[in-house]
Amino acid sequence: MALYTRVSGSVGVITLQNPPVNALSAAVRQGIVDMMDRALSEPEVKSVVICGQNGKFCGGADIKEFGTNMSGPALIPLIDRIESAAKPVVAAIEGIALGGGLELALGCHYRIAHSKAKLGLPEVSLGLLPGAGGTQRLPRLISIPAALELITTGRHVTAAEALQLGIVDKVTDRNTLDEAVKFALSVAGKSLDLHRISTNPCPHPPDVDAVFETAMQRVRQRARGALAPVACVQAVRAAATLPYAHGMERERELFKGLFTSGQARALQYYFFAQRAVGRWSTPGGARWDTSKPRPVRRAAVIGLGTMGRGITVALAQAGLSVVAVETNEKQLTEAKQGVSDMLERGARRRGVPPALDKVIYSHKIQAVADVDLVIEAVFEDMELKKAIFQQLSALCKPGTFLCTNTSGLDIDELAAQTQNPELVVGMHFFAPAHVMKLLEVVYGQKSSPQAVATAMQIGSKIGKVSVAVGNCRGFVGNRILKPYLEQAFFLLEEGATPELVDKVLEEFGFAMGVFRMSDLSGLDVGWRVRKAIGLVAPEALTGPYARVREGHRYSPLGDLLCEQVRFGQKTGRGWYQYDKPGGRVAKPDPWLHRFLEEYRAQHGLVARRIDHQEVLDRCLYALINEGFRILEDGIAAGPEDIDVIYVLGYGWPQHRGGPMFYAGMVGLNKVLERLEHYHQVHPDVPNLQPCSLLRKLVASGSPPINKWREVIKKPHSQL
Ligand SMILES: CCCCCCCCCCCCC[C@H](O)CC(=O)SCCNC(=O)CCNC(=O)[C@H](O)C(C)(C)COP(=O)(O)OP(=O)(O)OC[C@H]1O[C@@H](n2cnc3c(N)ncnc32)[C@H](O)[C@@H]1OP(=O)(O)O
Ligand SMILES: NC(=O)c1ccc[n+]([C@@H]2O[C@H](COP(=O)([O-])OP(=O)(O)OC[C@H]3O[C@@H](n4cnc5c(N)ncnc54)[C@H](O)[C@@H]3O)[C@@H](O)[C@H]2O)c1
Repeated sequence: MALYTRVSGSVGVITLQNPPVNALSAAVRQGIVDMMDRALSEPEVKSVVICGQNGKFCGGADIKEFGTNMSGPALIPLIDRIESAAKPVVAAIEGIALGGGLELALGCHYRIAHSKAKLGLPEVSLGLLPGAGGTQRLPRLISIPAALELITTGRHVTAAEALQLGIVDKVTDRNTLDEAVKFALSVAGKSLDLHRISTNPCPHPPDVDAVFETAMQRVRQRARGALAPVACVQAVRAAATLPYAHGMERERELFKGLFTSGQARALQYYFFAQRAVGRWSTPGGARWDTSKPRPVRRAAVIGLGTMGRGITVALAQAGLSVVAVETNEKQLTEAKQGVSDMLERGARRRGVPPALDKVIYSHKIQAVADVDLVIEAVFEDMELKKAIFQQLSALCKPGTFLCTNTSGLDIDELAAQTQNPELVVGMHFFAPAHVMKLLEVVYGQKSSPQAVATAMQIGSKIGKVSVAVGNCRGFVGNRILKPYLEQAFFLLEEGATPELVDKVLEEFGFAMGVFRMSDLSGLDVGWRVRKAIGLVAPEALTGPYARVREGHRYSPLGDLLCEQVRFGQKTGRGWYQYDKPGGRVAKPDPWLHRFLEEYRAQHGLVARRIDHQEVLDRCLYALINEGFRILEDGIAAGPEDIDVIYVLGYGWPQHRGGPMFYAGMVGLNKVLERLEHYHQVHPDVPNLQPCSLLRKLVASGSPPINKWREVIKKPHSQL
């Protein structure tokens, strides 16, 4: 819908109306067409202003329409009609002008933006390119290199930067509509020749070929296998080399290719999934819209190792006062320096003063007496954590929320150490905690709605995407990781190398293969957990039971490497070798290859040739199968939760939507059939046995992912 009013006698004002972001739905497009006709046909009207309702210009095409039979007027001729109008048209940009919204503004002859507005062409993050002339008009307006950068990254720019780049003509702090009307009055009757962007030539840098080559290399490196960034470069190249009309044809052709690709579907699914996880609920009745968080001004972090430091930085940067406690003096000294360095670097990047004074350090846990919320981040040791929770419960003022950053220990067991288990929740950060966007908020059986809501709110405050998950070993992310890692180990036993497995997973689009990732995060982390749960009995490392635990196949390969103090990057050796402890560049290690050969010989295993498809199938389908179990157990409320966790926390390629979406794309019956096949070949691997929810979904005709919840319909269950 669009509203038409006449202002100051001669300015026709068209207001886009489609809350919450005035997306260009069929009704809005129809409204613009009708209101433009009206403004152009009224002789009293000398100029036109287009603005958006509720302080937002326009969030672009209506993404919800993409999966439907799109009707209504097409956007491209609509924008062309505005540009070719004989009366000046001014875009009054408040809030946002994104995607099709900015393309609409680029069709106007002038653009005035409020100083707080954000502008951008973010289509690339939806697996698309700006398909309503954006790839052809923006380079003509702001130069090829600047347009390439904005279009291939999808970055939003501030009004100030937009002015500097030449995207807008004026920035105002006042009422944008009033300023735009004033401006429209001032330009009425003036020539529009220079203001029809499509009619201007595209300015060429002297080294235009090199510019495109570099841009292409950059996008290929950044987004392995993603189609949209590549198509964005190709479309801008068309602007540089073809007349406008032909450039538009090329833009359309490339857009069509992307629009019908699985990647665009995956990325659009992921866009809505990220928002869906914000509408969380728990079996205990906590809900995003009814559970009220309590304000947190002072927080404490216990344990200033890798995680505690990052968490301290994240909290302080968001303006919270932090009491940072570390009992080891040497660690405390190092942590003070480390946290200050991170705060300073972050502040330099963001152009703000560092929040150094927000952090108070102590080597005594008693310092937490006055805080509103504590996040414990000491070693992954249940007995140690239990002792700390007992202390916290006695020391903290009444009502203090007690949170743990455990990677997977039982939240209820920790809560049971306290006088008020309803105040206990898990806040599982990902390393580095001040950078990674994901936070798993783990509710226990007794966590109160307020405790969950408060942890979720802190997550948002520090810029995380928070996902509420149930309590089980490993929660969602690490629980799914286990069968994936296990298959990777089994593949090594059967003849693969870390290089082969990583290559296949990286070609699939993972930021890092499983072995490079475990070298980065440290092999000792999982080893400690396996030791704690009794999987790493030293006597079990040799003899016939070395590869069996609880009657099932087990690979001690990771344990054997740890016995050799090969913890990964931190020790300079792991699945790969590094030039020094802390080195980053993974190189194949002949020692490791010999070790694998000897290991196979020792256990009577005959290496076979393993093809790429088997690596992919076994790693991914084992992971996906566990995802279905998690859904069945009610640990995750829906497939979106698992997908968001996997993309944000574990490097799953965004353009494949997440593991559960991927399963739907591959076909649930195919996933089931492959799991059945591999389970038949490896009957001693329970993780390959298809889970009953997967069977149920296939039996229900493999419904689309947004209907899975109807099939699950099982109330959340706990451990
Ligand atoms: C054979 C095939 C031929 C193909 C022919 C097809 C022809 C089609 C021609 C099209 C031409 C191309 C046009 C254009 O180039 C394409 C686009 O414009 S794509 C869209 C680009 N825009 C965006 O990517 C913006 C996305 N939105 C955001 O980034 C944010 O939402 C925001 C606008 C910055 C606001 O952020 P917040 O304030 O944090 O709020 P939320 O994010 O929670 O959003 C609130 C609410 O709004 C929903 N929403 C947001 N944007 C859109 C949108 N563009 N369309 C629909 N809905 C949108 C969002 O989902 C939230 O709702 P909820 O999900 O919570 O219900
Ligand atoms: N490292 C990761 O990638 C990662 C990711 C997510 C979660 N976690 C979890 O976060 C927690 C911490 O992991 P980490 O990698 O930061 O460990 P770490 O070994 O780097 O740091 C732990 C710190 O806790 C300190 N500590 C021990 N006992 C203490 C006490 N009583 N009081 C105060 N400080 C004490 C230690 O001195 C050490 O500095 C663990 O539960 C781990 O499972 C780790």
